[in-house]
Formats: sequence, structure tokens, C-alpha cells
Amino acid sequence: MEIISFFPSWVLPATLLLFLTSIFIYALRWRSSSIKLPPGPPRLPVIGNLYQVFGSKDNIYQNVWNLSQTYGPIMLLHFGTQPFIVISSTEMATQVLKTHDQKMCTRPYSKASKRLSFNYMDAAFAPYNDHWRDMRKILASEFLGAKRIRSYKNVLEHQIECVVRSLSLNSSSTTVNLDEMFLSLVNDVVCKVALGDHTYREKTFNGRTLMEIVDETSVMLQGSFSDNFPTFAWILDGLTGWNRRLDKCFNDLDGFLQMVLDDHLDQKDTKTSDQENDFVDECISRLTSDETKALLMNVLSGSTETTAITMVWVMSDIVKNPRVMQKLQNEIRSSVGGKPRVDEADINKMTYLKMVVKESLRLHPPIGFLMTRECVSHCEIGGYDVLPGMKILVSSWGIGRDSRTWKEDPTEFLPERFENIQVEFGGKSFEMIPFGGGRRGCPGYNLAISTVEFTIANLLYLFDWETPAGKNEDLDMKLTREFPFIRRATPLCLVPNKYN
Ligand code: HEM
Repeated sequence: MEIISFFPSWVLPATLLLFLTSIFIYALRWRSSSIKLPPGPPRLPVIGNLYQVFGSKDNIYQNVWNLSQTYGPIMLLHFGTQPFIVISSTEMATQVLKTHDQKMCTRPYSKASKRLSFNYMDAAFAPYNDHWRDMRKILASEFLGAKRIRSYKNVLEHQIECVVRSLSLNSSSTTVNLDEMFLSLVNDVVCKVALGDHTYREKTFNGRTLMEIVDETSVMLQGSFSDNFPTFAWILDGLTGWNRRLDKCFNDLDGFLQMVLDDHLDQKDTKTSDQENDFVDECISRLTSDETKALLMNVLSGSTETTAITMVWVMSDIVKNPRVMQKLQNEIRSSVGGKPRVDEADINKMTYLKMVVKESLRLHPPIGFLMTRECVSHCEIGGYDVLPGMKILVSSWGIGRDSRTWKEDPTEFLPERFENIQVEFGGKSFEMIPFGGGRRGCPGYNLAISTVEFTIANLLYLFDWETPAGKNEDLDMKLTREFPFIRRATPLCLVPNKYN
């Protein structure tokens, strides 16, 4: 008692505060020194590991895969100053997309994704929150729900009919560019189903067609160089003209979609009761205009290129492997009988077709790294710490070729491997993940697969396909060095011969 009264009254609380602060600092130091980050290759100042990923002649997916063979299925790379955790095995992908999904399911901020998603009003780039959940539900019920899928399939059937007619009119020696043909087919279908009218394909805003605007949007969504050098962002993006390009892209996207919304609002009062609401009508009735535009951006940029690129790779893989083409055509032609076209019920009988599409998606997923995720709270993966704010890149390209999972000739195109391996999409298994998984997995995978199967079955039913030189086995399968879509380095040009 006496001792306490000997000191001024502030001394005791101050000592206690000092003591607690020291313990806190010590605990923090101890904690940070005990943090075990994943291994990674040595990095250079400022650019980090960019030179190892973009510096060699191989494609970037192969470069990252090669690094993972040395540093392991979970590694740390720095793109500029930004740390990325790179995942390259089924086991580690299961940890990210299933075990720790809730801690890994937000998307990182970028200037482009914020602007082009109308301030994160969308379902693909929005952070993980209630708004994202609501938008995803609307997408699932109004674009991917049973009623809309029925009309999607009718439109697809009609468009395939148009493609078949135009192919049949060509002479048998005419070469067809399948990259263009598939993109145009998917764009027509998605435009009609999402916007209610396929003539939007021909309309322009500021001199740009919708597809040009969507293309540019996909490019800008990859972000700017400065995303990896945030300290210099304002100088780099200003000097390189990137800010101006983003402004133009946003103005075109916003302007075009506003035109679509205005058309729908104008027609609202003249619609008769037997005319069904299209996707835009449904969105307008329950969302703000920015939310509607953001969701339309997701549908247009998320479904068109991805589906068309998949069709190009499936067709390339089939043509490159005459044995597979023959076996597949036998299956299709015997399932359909003598009918003029393949219908949906026939597809259910075609087990080999399903294996072929899976095998192509395994070797050629159109998106080589899943859309970047960001860790929201500390977790441990493969014995390493992953810290909040770190970005996560999952290599679907590498995982599909991993010899630990795909033991039999992993780089060979061998659809029969699926006779013994059960693989399902939608986050049920992670041996191959072309559609990602977990909460942020692709909601459109069923629609995409059925579109690809139906289109390919019809084209193989009605035509035999060969390369202009007639040597199908020699088809070049090189990839572009582009990011994020994995495309063929050269367009797929083939000659269709009508099958009688
Ligand atoms: C072959 C075609 C397609 C492929 C390969 C594909 C692939 C992907 C991938 C890899 C992701 C990221 C998943 C993740 O982070 O785990 C994704 C997300 C997404 N996809 Fe697809 N996709 C395709 C078709 C479609 C279609 C037809 C739609 C229809 C609207 C669609 C809408 C979306 C949306 C909205 C997201 C964001 C999901 C979220 O963040 O919650 N995709 N897709």
C-alpha cells in the first residue's frame, strides 16, 4: 500500500501498458519469424519473377509448370512487387478450392475490374459478399435456369442449321476458318438469348460492334502493367495511355448496354401478354441499371470466347487424331440413325463424345489459370502459410497434365482414359479443373459443355473434315503466348466434305 502511494498515480498504468506492448511486439516478431512461406525461384529487384515467366520462348503456362517441377506444387512467385501463390497439383487445388475455399474466395482489386464491372456490381469480379451472392443467384435462375436454357437450345439448333446450310453450299474444296465460324455461332446464340435480339451483333456504338467492345473488355480486364507495380501506377498508366484506353472501353461498353436497356424500356409497354420476358427484361425488373449492365458484361465476356475456343480445341484434337475421329463418327452416326440432324436425346447416348470433350478440356482448357483469387484470412496449405492479401493463381493447364494424376501418357490425347477415371465438373473433383471449383467456380459449365457437345456432334455427323494439305496428323497444335485465353497460334482452317 505504502509503496504504491510512493509513486505518482500514472506510473502503474503506464508500466502495465509498456509491459503489454512489449509482449505484443515480441509475439508479433515471433509470429512473423515463424511464418513459413512456400518456396519459389530467386527473384530480381523490381520485376520479381516476371523474367522467368514471360522471358522464354515457351508459353507462360509451360514456363510456370516447369518452375513448379523444381519448386513444388505450391510456390511463391512475385510478379513485379506483388506476391502470388501458384498452385499446380490436384492435391493443392483441393486445399484451395475445397478445404479452404471460404478463405480464398474473394477476387483481388484492380482498376479495370472495378470500372468494367460497374463498381463491382457483377457476379465474377465482385468481392465475396452478399451482393455477389445475390447477383450469382439471379444469373443462375434467369440466365442458366431451365426456362432460359430451353430457349437457348432452340436458338442454338437454329444457328447450327444456318451453319450447316452455308457449309453445304460451299464446294468441297473450300477451306473454312473454324475459329471465326465458332465465335460467330456462339456470339449469335448468346446475343439472342442474353439481349433478346441477335441483330445487336450488327449494331455499333461509337463505331464499334458489340463483339469488338466485349473483346476489348476482356483484354482490359487482364489489368494493366501497373497492377504489379502499384507504387508507380499513376505514372505508368498515364504515360502508356492505358487510363485513356480504359475510359474509352468503359464508355463504349456502358453506351452499348444503355442502348440495349433503353430499347427494352421502350418496348415494355407494347409487349403483349404472350411475349415472354427475355433476360434483360427480367434483370431490369429487379436490378439497377448498373447491376444489369454488370451482369450482361459477365454473360457476354464469360461465355462467348471460352465456349468458342473450347470448340476449336475439340475439333483440332479430333482432326489431329484420325483414329478418334473415325471412332467418334461411328458412334454419332449409329446413334442418330438416318435422321437429318443430331438432336438432344441422341447426345445422351454418345458416351465416347463426352470422353472426347473431357479429354480436350484436360489438355486444352481455354483458361490456363483460374480467375485470380485473393486470400482473406491466414491459412496453411501443404505445410506453408498463405497470408491475407496474397493472390492465388491455380494452374488448370498444369493440373490437367500432371503425371501424378494422369499416369498414362499425360500429354497424349487419349479419350479412352475416361473409361477408368470418373471426373466431374462443378467442384466435385479436382483432377482437372477447366471450370475452377468451390464458391467461385464457373456457374455456366453445364451450358458450355452441352453447347460444345451438340455443335461438334452435328458437324461430325454431317461432314468429314480434313486439313487443306490432307494430312490431318500434321495439324499444328502450337499455342499463342497470350493471357488469359489459351488459343491456337494459327487459326484452325479445315475443309468439310459432305457425308452422304
Ligand atoms: C467452355 C466454357 C467456359 C469455361 C472454360 C469457363 C471457365 C471459367 C473459369 C475457369 C472460371 C473461374 C472459376 C474459379 O475461379 O474457380 C469461370 C468463372 C465464371 N464463369 Fe465461366 N467458363 C465457361 C463458360 C461460361 C458460361 C457459359 C457462363 C455463363 C454465364 C460463364 C460464367 C462465369 C461466371 C459468371 C464466372 C464467375 C463466377 C464467380 O466468380 O462467382 N462461364 N469460368
